Amino acid sequence: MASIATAPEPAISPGSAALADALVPASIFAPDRGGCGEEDGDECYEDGDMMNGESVERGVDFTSKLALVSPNGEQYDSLLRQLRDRMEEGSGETIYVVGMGSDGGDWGLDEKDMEASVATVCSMCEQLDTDLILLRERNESAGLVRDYLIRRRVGELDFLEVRVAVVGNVDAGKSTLLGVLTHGELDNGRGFARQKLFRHKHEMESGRTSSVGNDILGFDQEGQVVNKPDNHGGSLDWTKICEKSSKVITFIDLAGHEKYLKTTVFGMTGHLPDFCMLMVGSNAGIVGMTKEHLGLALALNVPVFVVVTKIDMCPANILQETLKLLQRLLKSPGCRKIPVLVQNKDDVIVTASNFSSERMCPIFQISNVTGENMDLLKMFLNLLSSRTSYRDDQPAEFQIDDTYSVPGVGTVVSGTTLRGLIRLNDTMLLGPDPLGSFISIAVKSIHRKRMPVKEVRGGQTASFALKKIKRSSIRKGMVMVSPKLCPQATWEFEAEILVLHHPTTISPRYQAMVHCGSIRQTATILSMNRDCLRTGDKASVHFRFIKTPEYLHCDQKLVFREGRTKAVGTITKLLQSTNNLPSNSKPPQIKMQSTKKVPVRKEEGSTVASDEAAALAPPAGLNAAQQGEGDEDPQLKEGNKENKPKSGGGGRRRGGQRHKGKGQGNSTNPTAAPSSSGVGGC
Ligand SMILES: Nc1nc2c(ncn2[C@@H]2O[C@H](COP(=O)(O)OP(=O)(O)OP(=O)(O)O)[C@@H](O)[C@H]2O)c(=O)[nH]1
Repeated sequence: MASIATAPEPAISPGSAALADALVPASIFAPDRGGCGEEDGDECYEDGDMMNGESVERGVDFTSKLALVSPNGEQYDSLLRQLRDRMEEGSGETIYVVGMGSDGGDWGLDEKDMEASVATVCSMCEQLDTDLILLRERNESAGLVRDYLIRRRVGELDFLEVRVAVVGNVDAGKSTLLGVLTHGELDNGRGFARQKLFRHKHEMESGRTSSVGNDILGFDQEGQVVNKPDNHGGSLDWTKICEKSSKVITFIDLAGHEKYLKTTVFGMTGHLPDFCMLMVGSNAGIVGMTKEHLGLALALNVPVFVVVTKIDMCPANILQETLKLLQRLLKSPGCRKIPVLVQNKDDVIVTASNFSSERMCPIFQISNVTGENMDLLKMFLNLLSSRTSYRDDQPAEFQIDDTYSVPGVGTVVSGTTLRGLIRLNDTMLLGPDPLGSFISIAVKSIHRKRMPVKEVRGGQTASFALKKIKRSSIRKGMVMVSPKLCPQATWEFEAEILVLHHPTTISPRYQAMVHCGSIRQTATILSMNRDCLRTGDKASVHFRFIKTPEYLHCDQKLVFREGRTKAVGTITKLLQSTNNLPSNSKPPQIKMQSTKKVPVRKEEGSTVASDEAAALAPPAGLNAAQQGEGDEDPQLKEGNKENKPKSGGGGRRRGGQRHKGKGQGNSTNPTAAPSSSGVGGC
């Protein structure tokens, strides 16, 4: 049978004290022979009893190991449909097992049946334009079982993309590991490898990562790393890496120090990581920000894997202690993870196949100095598939997480395509501006990882050069969306939140920073369904942004934080507000400006110009004062670096803490504007 490796939830035997108390071996995640471990109190996966989500469809018994041996036309079509679905689910790839059934029979095929099954799989792969890559072959009781990676064939200008956020306490070895992975040279234990990544002078001196950085690691079709730093400066040519890669891992290197937590939160929410790599120094153990970062990943539902570093210099008893504490933390009621120690290639395949279940937490033990187990980590990274599906038929949405002014090119925005397809020369709506308006904008050029491309789709990060727009008119948190979406900006919203930590109590008028996607803005609590909130409390809370309205969706995750106060939640309702003034009551003084000079004529009290400028018209109902065009909004001041060359499409982007506007981050400012609101669509 061809089973796609969606294994049943593992059963940790309650009777086995040793196993219950130890790290779970990866083999426990190997597909079960029909059972799903319910007797042990563990839940099944939804499709756990069927291995591949559908047991019998039109005469194909997918649970039989013989399903692929000689399917008739109808059965073949069903198998093809099933494979196509799995490929879509895995954003262009899946791990496919041949010779293993979930019908209780012995695993393995004789050589003839294996040959016939593989011929069927090959034929399906041709139909779907995918490559078939053998990962491993093993002998089971009844014969051969093979695991294949099936991956969408990509041209020179395309590659699969997976984003991995790298978190962990200071000195856990985050930058060092990224240096080792992306530059292919081991560390010396004294900061050699990380030097290749640092761009900021103060980081070079202190050895500390201060803000969000990006590094890429490319894999070719065979799973080999393609990164080749140049011999002189040691820099990486991203275009070459992307051209040679069938998969590119983008590491979002986040700061370990507490003082950069704001940037770390932004990296986790704004850069939409598919996975989170939590780094732990084996000698230091679970210290500092480790729990904080793990909690953040859990709150945002980002699957976590752990990399324990420095095993070359750690005494065995300390390493065991760290692993013990780690598994205790992961299994604790707040985490509910199943820690799995990855020790060999088989473990990698089993954990990678089951990782998207979110409950499993693979643990690697590596050394950046000796390179021990680095091959396992690389293999695992190559097998991870993006969690964002790329449905081209949906209207496009792109969230902006940074802006640049590139000499000779103009304004460039970078960010993540949330869904849909964006093509060169497409017209999109960019916004919202402080008045909640969106303007039409044409996409002049598109880059993926510094490589010019003609289109990008959901799940892919990209930079767009935009026509006729000043950089100062664009801020992080804005979006570019298909005009089909008729986007609306929102001042107020309701969210279900959980307070993870607060030293006293939170009550209405409390203000803190809301992180939601790439939005980062202070919001005020206008009301809530409890008098006050303490650590551990849950509530439905009505928020209002203090500066500008934002483009939001229901079900979006958010983090609400101020200092060590933290709450996480989900947006449940978008509310319409008749008050369109920021909380500091100063009228918003800037509208999005096209750089094109257009004749301006007054029309019924609003400032409307040409077709393009018409999109700048403020929404009906605003008074003349609100429509005034004057000085720049202080929040947009960052954009004043117009024409200053910045390491634009290249290098690590270091945002740091530049956004702190005057009115932000003040926990006791009771200046929430009174509002009257109604429920908007969700
Ligand atoms: N012996 C040994 N040293 C390591 C290993 N990994 C990292 N180091 C050393 O540990 C120190 C800290 O590593 P970094 O990579 O800067 O740590 P970081 O987690 O990026 O720290 P921040 O950027 O401040 O968050 C450096 O001196 C590295 O050379 C390892 O596996 N073995």
